[in-house]
Amino acid sequence: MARIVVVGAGVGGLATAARLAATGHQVTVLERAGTVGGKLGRYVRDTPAGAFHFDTGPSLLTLPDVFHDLFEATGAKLDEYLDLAPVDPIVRHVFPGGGPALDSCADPAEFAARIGAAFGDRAAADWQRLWRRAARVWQASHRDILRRPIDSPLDLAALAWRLGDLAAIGPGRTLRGLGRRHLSDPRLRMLLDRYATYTGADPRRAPAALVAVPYAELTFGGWYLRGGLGTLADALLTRCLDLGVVVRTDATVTRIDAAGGRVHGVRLRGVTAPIPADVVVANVDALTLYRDLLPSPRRLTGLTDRSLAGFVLLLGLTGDSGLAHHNVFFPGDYDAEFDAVFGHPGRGVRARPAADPTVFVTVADDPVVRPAGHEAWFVLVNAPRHGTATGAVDWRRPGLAEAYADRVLDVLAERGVDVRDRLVFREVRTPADLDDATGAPGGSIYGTAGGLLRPANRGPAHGLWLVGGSSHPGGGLPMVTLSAQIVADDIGPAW
Ligand SMILES: Cc1cc2nc3c(=O)[nH]c(=O)nc-3n(C[C@H](O)[C@H](O)[C@H](O)COP(=O)(O)OP(=O)(O)OC[C@H]3O[C@@H](n4cnc5c(N)ncnc54)[C@H](O)[C@@H]3O)c2cc1C
Repeated sequence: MARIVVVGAGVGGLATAARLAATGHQVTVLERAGTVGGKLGRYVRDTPAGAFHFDTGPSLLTLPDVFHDLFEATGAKLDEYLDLAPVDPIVRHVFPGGGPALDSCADPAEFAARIGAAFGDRAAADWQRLWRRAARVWQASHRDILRRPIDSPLDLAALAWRLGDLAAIGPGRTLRGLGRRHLSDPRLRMLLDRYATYTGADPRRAPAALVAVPYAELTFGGWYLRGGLGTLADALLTRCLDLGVVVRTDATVTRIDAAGGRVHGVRLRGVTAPIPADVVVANVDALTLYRDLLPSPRRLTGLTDRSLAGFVLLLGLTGDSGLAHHNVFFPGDYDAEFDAVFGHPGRGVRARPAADPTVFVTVADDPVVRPAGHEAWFVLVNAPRHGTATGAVDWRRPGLAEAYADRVLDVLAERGVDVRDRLVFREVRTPADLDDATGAPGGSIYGTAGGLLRPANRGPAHGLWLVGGSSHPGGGLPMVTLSAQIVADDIGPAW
């Protein structure tokens, strides 16, 4: 039995803690915030009409088996803790120019039929061809990448002989390139491009292998947790506590002691005595770990290509808008949005909030989250990260957040959904707010942007691991939960 400290109570940290405690380790979780869940945040607003409950982060859960596996590995059943509900359509896509919307679903034949009905037979046939390729990429990545540690380019290279399926899509090709090659309809290209943002990347730079992301979503479905996705954080906390994990909130780790190349423990802000540990699992962003928490900061170069961030509006509305659960309103010029959000630091072109962004709106049809006769909207727009660098925006500049919130509501109105006269209240969350709340540097949602090779789970000292969205295999709830599985398996019961 080892003494294990997990730094951070995001989904990755809690899932690792529960798995390790279930194998007999003595586990302590240290979380800087006052609550657990990290980016899986929540916000409640009381009004005279009643309370509105919002998820401030994730709104779509995919790969439910990953979560069933997690609960089972800790000796429990997910259904005893969470109320999973399928979402259909998974996403309603509304394209520029006023043509038909396209509803995605978890039945590939039905989705192809919907594409055919909306955009014609050729578009449907294109999609089905792409789909066959996507299936091979998904199988290869699921088998060889998502469930095992990948520590270096050499590990990826060693897999190359098994990754014929990945090679089949063309090494070095981007997601954009894949769409150009296979999809003749510009609307389907947009739909495919958007999946790059699930890893915080620009589709013009993201690897084509990310076609596995829509494959997983549109094969295994999109899911909601009744009561809000935040109930996952409650469930993981309960599971941890039941297994004897000690969870301390308002506990900021300022340093990981790793003299002599092995971990000895951690230091807490405001506490002189170190907390001893045989193993430390860092659920903080990899950049934070390497820059701030280790005695000799290093390996920053690969960590500075940051993912995009999000600008969030939480809206309390009267009435019923008739929207689907998840809705995407695409802009006329998708590339202009990515140009704005990432800027071109190499050419000195600053990032800026996109004037005409894609707008993602979630409206859960769940009486628990809003008063009768009202709606609780979560609105998400891709945004530059917070900071003063060329590729960032100073989101604390007076007036900027409110002005951009106005702009986003105007954009929605221009796209046919005007809610400005139905507002009970609006709450704005910028990338700077996410940085404050979760310690994600600049509010980047996914750590580094995009690539297949992310910071390794094994850290630079004996007994140190990284878990969560900024490390292997990547961001998003199922990926960080797989990250926890990789780390817990790697540590093993016998440490
Ligand atoms: C707006 C938004 C929308 C999203 N939408 C989706 C979606 O629809 N579907 C989906 O699957 N995913 C979505 N995601 C991504 C998903 O939320 C994340 O990938 C996931 O929650 C990250 O989990 P994590 O384990 O990496 O930890 P994090 O959530 O990053 O948590 C890390 C924890 O470490 C703590 N910490 C940091 N520094 C310290 C320190 N020094 N000491 C102690 N504790 C520390 C933080 O406070 C935090 O609680 C979204 C995220 C955001 C922000």
